[in-house]
Amino acid sequence: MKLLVFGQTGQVAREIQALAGPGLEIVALGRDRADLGDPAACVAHIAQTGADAVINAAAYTGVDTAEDEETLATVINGEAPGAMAHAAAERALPFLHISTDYVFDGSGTTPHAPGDPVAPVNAYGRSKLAGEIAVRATGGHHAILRTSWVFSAHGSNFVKTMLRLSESRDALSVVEDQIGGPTPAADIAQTLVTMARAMVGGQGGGTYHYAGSPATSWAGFARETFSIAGREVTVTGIPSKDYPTPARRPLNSRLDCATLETDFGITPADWKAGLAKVVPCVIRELEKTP
Ligand SMILES: NC(=O)C1=CN([C@@H]2O[C@H](COP(=O)(O)OP(=O)(O)OC[C@H]3O[C@@H](n4cnc5c(N)ncnc54)[C@H](OP(=O)(O)O)[C@@H]3O)[C@@H](O)[C@H]2O)C=CC1
Ligand SMILES: Cc1cn([C@H]2C[C@H](O)[C@@H](COP(=O)(O)OP(=O)(O)O[C@H]3O[C@@H](C)C(=O)[C@@H](O)[C@H]3O)O2)c(=O)[nH]c1=O
Ligand SMILES: [Mg+2]
Repeated sequence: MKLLVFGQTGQVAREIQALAGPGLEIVALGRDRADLGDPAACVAHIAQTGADAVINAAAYTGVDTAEDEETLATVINGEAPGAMAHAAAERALPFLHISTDYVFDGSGTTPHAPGDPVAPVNAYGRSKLAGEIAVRATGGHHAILRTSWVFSAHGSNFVKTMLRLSESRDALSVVEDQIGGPTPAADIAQTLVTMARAMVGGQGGGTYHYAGSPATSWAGFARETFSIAGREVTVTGIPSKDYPTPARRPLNSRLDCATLETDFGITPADWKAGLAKVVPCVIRELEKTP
């Protein structure tokens, strides 16, 4: 199988490229070749590709900066995926797109199913919802995979932020009332490739959820990070109102992943196992960058 991937440097894009090998060819396009701010440029790549399926792993992911750049975020996260999905549909290529828990308003305490009502509470969430709607509207063979709280050895993520802060602090206040599933980028990459294979074979399609298990809070995620790192950092759990940010975040980010198992046989993995692999890599990377 040959996959055309938008995104090269991002957490998930890097992990998809790491899966390349016998039976799996990956062509990953970075911003230099395909700028999602220019949807027509992305379409041109799909029109010419010899790939069997297309994955969009690029996005505007700055949750707080999106509050001031919603127009740009909406082009990148909304228009560009829509244009890609349209081009893929015209060539009858399966199109796989990644979305987020932040399309939900975060009410309730039970996991959100894929069909539950969406109502984003911030600009990033609205821009990602625009992408979902545009991809679905093409009517092509597509999958939208919503995930949450992504971490990996590379790129910026919460694990790296916590480990960097712990270099100069032995106590941190971290929100404890936002609950979700931390998800290793490597597991998302594997999931997407499995889905792509099935879709190339004519199976599956629609909106799915995939998040690490079990659900925790950001404070719980931070504590597990420091425990694995062997660092004694006191994490004090605080309510969201005590950690003001430009963008509001949903409180309930739990995702119900059952239909992914039904359609593709994929079950959510324990994020702590993924974290144990990632933490030493992040520590090494931080040691290299003063
Ligand atoms: N990070 C998270 O916690 C979560 C992410 N998601 C979704 O998962 C997907 C992958 O996210 P993740 O791997 O974490 O992303 P990252 O933030 O790690 O990387 C974003 C990627 O998008 C690229 N990109 C941004 N703007 C453009 C542009 N205008 N043109 C081309 N490329 C661009 C970046 O390239 P460059 O290096 O050049 O900037 C980078 O490769 C996204 O759809 C995201 O919305 C969903 C839930 C949680
Ligand atoms: C650094 C820090 C953050 N926080 C809080 C702020 C916030 O509520 C929470 C997480 O902060 P972050 O900025 O890392 O997370 P954020 O950028 O909101 O992460 C989101 O990214 C997008 C792309 C997604 O799609 C989501 O699934 C989610 O992963 O932790 C603290 O409470 N204390 C701290 O010291
Ligand atoms: Mg962030």
